[in-house]
Amino acid sequence: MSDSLLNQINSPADLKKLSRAELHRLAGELRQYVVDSVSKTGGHFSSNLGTVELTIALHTVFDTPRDRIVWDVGHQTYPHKILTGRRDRMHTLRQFGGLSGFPRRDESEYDTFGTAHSSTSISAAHGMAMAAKLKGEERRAIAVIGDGAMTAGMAFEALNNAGVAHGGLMGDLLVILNDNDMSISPPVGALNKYLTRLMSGSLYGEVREGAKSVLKNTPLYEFARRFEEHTKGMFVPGTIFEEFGFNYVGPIDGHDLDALIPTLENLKHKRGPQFLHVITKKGQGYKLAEADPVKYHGPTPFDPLQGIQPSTKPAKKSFTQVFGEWLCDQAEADQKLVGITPAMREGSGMVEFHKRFPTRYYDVGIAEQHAATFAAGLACEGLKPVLAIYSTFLQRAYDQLIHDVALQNLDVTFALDRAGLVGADGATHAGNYDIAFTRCIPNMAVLTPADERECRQLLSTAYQHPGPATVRYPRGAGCGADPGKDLSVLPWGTGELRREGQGGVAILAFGTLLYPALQAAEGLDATVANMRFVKPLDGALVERLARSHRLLVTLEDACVMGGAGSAVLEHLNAIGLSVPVLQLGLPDTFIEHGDPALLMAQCGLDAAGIERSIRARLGQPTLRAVNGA
Ligand SMILES: Cc1ncc(C[n+]2csc(CCOP(=O)(O)OP(=O)(O)O)c2C)c(N)n1
Ligand SMILES: CC(=O)[C@@H](O)[C@H](O)COP(=O)(O)O
Ligand SMILES: [Mg+2]
Repeated sequence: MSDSLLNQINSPADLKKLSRAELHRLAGELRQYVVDSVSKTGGHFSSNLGTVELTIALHTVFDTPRDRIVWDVGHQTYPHKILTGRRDRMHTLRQFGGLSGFPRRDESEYDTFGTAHSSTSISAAHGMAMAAKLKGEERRAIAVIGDGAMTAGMAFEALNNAGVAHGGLMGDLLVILNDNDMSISPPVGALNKYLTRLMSGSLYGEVREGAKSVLKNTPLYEFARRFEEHTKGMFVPGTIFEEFGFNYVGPIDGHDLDALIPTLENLKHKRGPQFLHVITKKGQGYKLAEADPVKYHGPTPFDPLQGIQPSTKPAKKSFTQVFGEWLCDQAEADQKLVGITPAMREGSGMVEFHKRFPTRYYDVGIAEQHAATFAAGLACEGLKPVLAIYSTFLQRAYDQLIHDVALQNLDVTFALDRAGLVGADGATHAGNYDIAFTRCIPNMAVLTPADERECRQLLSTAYQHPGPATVRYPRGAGCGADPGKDLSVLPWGTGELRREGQGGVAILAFGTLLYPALQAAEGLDATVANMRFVKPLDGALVERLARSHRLLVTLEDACVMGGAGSAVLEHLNAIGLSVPVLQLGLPDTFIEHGDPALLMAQCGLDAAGIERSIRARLGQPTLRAVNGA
């Protein structure tokens, strides 16, 4: 399109040449571009529709990348990517070798801080602002944080630190609260209630209307000054953010460039910690997403004219669904069960549980640390908490896992979803470390189901075990094993032999890689054990296999370092058995985003790769080489 404004924007410098009327037009084009590209690639949708105007305003007013914008989570940065020279690569978003779905320092100089786990922006921007002071550089740091991300303790730790002077210095930090009254699901907690009170009432609406008419006749700078005084003085006399030492401005309409630009111009000239509260709508401009921002939070590709349609193909049940059904059945059977999620109701499969057991359901907000210690408190009183949490987000609660749960041997079941590689979200969301970081904790049991049926059985087993236990399972579906409906348990700490081979090799599989292992075993005539437990490890089975095979191969969809294979080696060492062990798992590197099957194959963790590695270890040619392929 020759008259497209968006096509002329190759960096923020181009924005600065546009008139206000052109910026308005650009916002429409940018929004349409987001709809067109994300509906093709899939990705975070509704949050990005909500940040179109804010992104334009920020890059128009501030001198980026010299002024640092730190986006919290970063799932709302597609407009930012499009305006900072990456428009033509949006079709590669979240695909192997393509643009990341989150900000990355190695992707663009405009991505000042790598994110994807929430609530880090204020800390990072505060660090940047203080660094500017210490280095004598004149620039601003801006943290853009959502109302959901604002619920995390880390955000308040940062406010607490940033709102006071250090060594006589205060950073020129601007925190922008992008308040759309939504997390992934509807927001929870007292902070949300407070923010709702801040923005409620007719006065906010009057400001929006008033702003537009005043602006027509007032020089921009003067307008911004008056606007700020107006909002501060009349509507929000003493906000919590002011108590933290910030100069609070707002709330203002985050879709109104005529309010955003002069307000930011004004704030740009202010020193010290500033706080701007903007109100936006998740899904803004795409009616279906406005009506159902949850459904449109992170969709797979869809037809933008039709919206997301129900799938016509019969889908395999995901591990998440297996967990959700088990949770309801177990809760039906045991009144003591309490289900907890740190802001991941949909992703963790707890929608039905919430509906059926509202008083035993807790969404604690983005607060993984609190979730773990809250579970510990419940367990102290004899209740049976089940904390559903993505493996990657449990990293946030490591001290709580040790100090509050395991040290007191409290009966908490951790349902660890998204274990192993997750695909499009990439390295930030990969659950590669949980085996290594949980198995070293005394009292903690670590269970690795191989398929959907075993997932249900091991959830019951962990739940009945009177102590802390994690059950880890991957994103998506497994081999399709019917999970059944019973709540039976498996014998504690025991694996099973799934194939007895004569090839002298025994594969000890932990988790869903059992199935590619069984395939690989065919060509090698290998023995295959489904180990089920990393801890307690089935030492007797390990010993038996070690005594009867010339090579043991451990296999896990988790980091090799410190993982299940290491547990096997430690056991062999402890009993004084020396046998060659090949440890297969994820390498000591961060794995990029991309199709999970492709990534697993690249790591040598598909059936062909497993067979190849074993043959290489045995000094045998691979079939490929034999066939001359
Ligand atoms: C530590 C952590 N926990 C959970 C998540 C998952 N998560 C990603 S976005 C999001 C909601 C964030 O809400 P908000 O900041 O208000 O942004 P919005 O989606 O409304 O634009 C959650 C819970 C995460 N990224 N990081
Ligand atoms: C940004 C974020 O953390 C979530 O939106 C995440 O992308 C969800 O991942 P799943 O699609 O695996 O639930
Ligand atoms: Mg929000």
